[in-house]
Amino acid sequence: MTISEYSPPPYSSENTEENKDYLSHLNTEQRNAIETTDGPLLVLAGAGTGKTRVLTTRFAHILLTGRAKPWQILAVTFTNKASREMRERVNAILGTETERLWLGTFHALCTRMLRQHPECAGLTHNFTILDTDDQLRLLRQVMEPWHIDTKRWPAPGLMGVIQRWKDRGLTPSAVTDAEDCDFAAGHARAIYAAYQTRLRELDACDFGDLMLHVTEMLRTHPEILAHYQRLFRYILVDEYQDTNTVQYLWLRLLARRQGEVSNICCVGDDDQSIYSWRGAEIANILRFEQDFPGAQVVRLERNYRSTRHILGAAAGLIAHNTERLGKTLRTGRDDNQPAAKVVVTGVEDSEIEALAICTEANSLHRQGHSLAEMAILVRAGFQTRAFEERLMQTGLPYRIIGGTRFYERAEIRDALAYLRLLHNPADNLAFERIINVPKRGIGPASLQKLHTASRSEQVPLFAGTEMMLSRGELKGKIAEHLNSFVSALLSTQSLLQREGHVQAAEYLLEASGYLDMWRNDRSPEAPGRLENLKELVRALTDFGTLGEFLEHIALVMEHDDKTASEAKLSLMTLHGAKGLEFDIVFLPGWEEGVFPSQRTLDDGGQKGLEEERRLAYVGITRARLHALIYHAGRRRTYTGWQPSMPSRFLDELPEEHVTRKNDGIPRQKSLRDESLFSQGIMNNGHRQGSFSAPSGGPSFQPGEQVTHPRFGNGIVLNVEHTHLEIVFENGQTKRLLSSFVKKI
Ligand SMILES: Nc1ncnc2c1ncn2[C@@H]1O[C@H](COP(=O)(O)OP(=O)(O)OP(=O)(O)O)[C@@H](O)[C@H]1O
Ligand SMILES: [Mg+2]
Repeated sequence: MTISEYSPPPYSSENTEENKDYLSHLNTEQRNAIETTDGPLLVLAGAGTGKTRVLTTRFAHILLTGRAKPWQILAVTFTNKASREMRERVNAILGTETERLWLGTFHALCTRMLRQHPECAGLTHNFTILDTDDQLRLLRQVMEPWHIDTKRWPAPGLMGVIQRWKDRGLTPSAVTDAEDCDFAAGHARAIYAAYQTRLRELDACDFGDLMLHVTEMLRTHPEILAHYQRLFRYILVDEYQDTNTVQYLWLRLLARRQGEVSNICCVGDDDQSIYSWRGAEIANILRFEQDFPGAQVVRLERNYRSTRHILGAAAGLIAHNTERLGKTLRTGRDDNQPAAKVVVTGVEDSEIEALAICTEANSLHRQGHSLAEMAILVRAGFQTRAFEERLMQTGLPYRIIGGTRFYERAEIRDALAYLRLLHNPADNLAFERIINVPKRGIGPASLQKLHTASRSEQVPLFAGTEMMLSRGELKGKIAEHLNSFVSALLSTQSLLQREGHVQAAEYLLEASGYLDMWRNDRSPEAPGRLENLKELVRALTDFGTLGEFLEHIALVMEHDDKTASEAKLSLMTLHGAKGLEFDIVFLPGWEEGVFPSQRTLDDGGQKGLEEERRLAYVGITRARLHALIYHAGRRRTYTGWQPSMPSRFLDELPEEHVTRKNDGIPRQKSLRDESLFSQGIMNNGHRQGSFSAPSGGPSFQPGEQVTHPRFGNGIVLNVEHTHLEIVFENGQTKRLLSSFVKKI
C-alpha cells in the first residue's frame, strides 16, 4: 500500500472558503482524506481515528463545494444507528435538514432500488420482506418433499447455507456442483431453487435477496445500471473491511464507469473485520487499489476516542494476530489527563459477575456518569439474560440493542402480520400466522382446504378464502368466523384509503378481534401486551404510509435499533457495538469457551482465533475512559454449573496498561494448566469450558473409535499435542481439542 502525499483539492470555489469551519477541527491527514474528493480513495486506519467522522465531513464538503446535489451521493453505513448518526452529523454541518439522501445500510439502499424496479426481480411494488421466522417457516414447507432428515440437517442450518450463497452473490443457477455441499443429503441447491421460486410466488423476498436481486438487476439491465452510475457522482462506504462479496460486487458495479474515474471513498480497519462468518471478505480491502486504478490510500494514526491505557491494552492484544496490515495508533487526546488502566476482574461465578457489573454501573452512575454512556458488551446473545435480570432487580434502566426486544414479541409480530396482510393481501405467510389468532376454529385441516382451493385457482390464500365463502363452500362456525375476518380486512382497506394508515391499523386490530383476545386474557403479561400494541400504533404515526412503516420494521428487525429518550445503559453483543463509543465499557465473560467461543476452539484453526481477537480489540476500543473486563470461575449452563478458565486474551494484555483484581477466585499467570481445570474434569467428566488438554489425560491413537458431544462418533486420523483430527460419520473431518473427545 502506498501512503498518499497531501494533494491540494482539484478546485475550491471562493464562496466555500468561509464555510470551511467544519474542517478546522480536523488534523492534516483527516483534511487530506476529505479534500481529496475526486478519484478512488481508501482510508485505512485503526479504531477511533475518525474514519466515520471523515466520511461524514466529506459528505458535507462535497455538498458545500457544490460538487454534487444531496441525492447524488451514495453513502453506505453498517447499521441503521450509524446511518441515523451520519444523517444528524451531516445536517448539523450543513445547518439544514437534507432530504432524499441515499444514505443507509446496504440493505436499506437496496430495498429502495428494488422498490423502484421490482419487476426486474419478478416482484410487485408491494413486495414483502420476510423476517427470520417467516423465512424458516417457508423453508420448512419447501423442504418437505425432499424428506430431509432434519435432525441431521435442521432447517436453520440449511438457511445458513442459502444465506452464505446469497452473501456471495450466487443465485441457484450460479451455485456450481462443487459448491453444492453434502448438506441436506446433497439437495441444498435444489431446495434453494425451490425456495426462491416460492418466494416469488408469494411476492416476497428475504433479507439476503435484497442485495442479490439488486446486484442481478444491475448486471442484467445496462440501462438501469447506467442510470445509477450517472446519478451517484460520489460513493462513500463505512466499515469497508466487513463487506461481503455481493456487497462488494454491488459497489463495484455502481462505482466503475467505462473510461471514467470513480469517486469512491471507502474507510475501514482490517483489525476490526469481524463478520467473516457472514461472508465478509477482508480481501476486498486489500484489493482496493487493483479494483480502482489510481487509488490513493490515506492512513490516520491519531486516536481521539480512548485513553492511552485503553489504546495500549488494545494494541498489545491485537499484536498477537499475524494476519495484519499493521498500523500505529497514538492517542490524540490530552496526554496529561490522568487515565485509568484497563481493569480485569475475576469473580467466582457468572451470577456474581452480573451482580458485580450492575453494582459498578450503579456506583459510577451515582458519581455522575450518565447511563447512556455505559455499555455491557457480550460475546454471545445468551449472556444477556443474566444481565437483564440483574439490571431489572437493580432498577437500572437499560436497553437491548440488537432488535430482540420490542419487535420480536409475539403480540407485535401478530399485529405486524395483520398489517402486512392489509398492505399486501397476497402475503400468505402473514395470513397463516394470524388466521387462527384469535381462535377462529381454523386447524391444520381447514388451512389445508384453503390452501388446496387457492392453489387450484392460483390465487393467494386470502382471495381463495373470499372465493370459498362466496361459493358457500365453507360451513358453520368456520364460515361465520372467516366471513367476519374477511369483511374486517376489506372494510379496513377502504378505511386505509380514506383515513390513512394509523386509523386503519387501530381499526383492524379491533375489528379482527385481536385486541379483545388480549383484553380477555387473564395472564399477567396481557396488560403489557396491550401496552405494546398501543406503542406499535404510536410508532406508525412516525411514517407517511403503511408501506414505509413495514419496510422500516423489516430493516430494523434484522439490525440494531431502539429509540432513546431516557438515558439507558446499553446491553448488546460485541458485533453490534461496531463503530460505537461509550465512556465506560463492561466486557464480561472473558473465558475460554465463551470468548474465544467454544466453536472457535473446537474448530481449532488460527483464523477463527484471530477473528475472536479482533472482536476483543473492537470491544476494548469502544471505551473512551474505562474498559472493565470480567471473567468468572464457574458459569451456569443448561447442564448446571461448569468451571471455566480465564480467556487467553487476558494474558495477552500488556501489564503496564492493566490492573488485575480478584474478587473470589485465585488467578495465576497460567491457570490453564492449574488445579481448577482438573477439578472440572473430576466433577463433571465433560466440561463446557475448554482449555489445553491436561497432561496425563487419555492418550489417543490414530484409527481409534471416539465420540464427541457435538459431532458424534468418528475415527481418529491424527494426533497432535492438544488436538485430534477426526473423521466423523457424516464424512466431515475436524480438528478438535482432545479433552472433549472420549474413547468408545
Ligand atoms: N480531529 C479530531 N479532533 C477531535 N476529535 C476527533 C477528531 N477526529 C475524530 N474525533 C472524535 O473521535 C471519536 C472517534 O471518531 P470516529 O468514530 O469517527 O472513529 P472511527 O475511526 O470511525 O472509529 P471506529 O473504527 O471505531 O469506527 C469521535 O468521538 C470523533 O468525534
Ligand atoms: Mg467508525
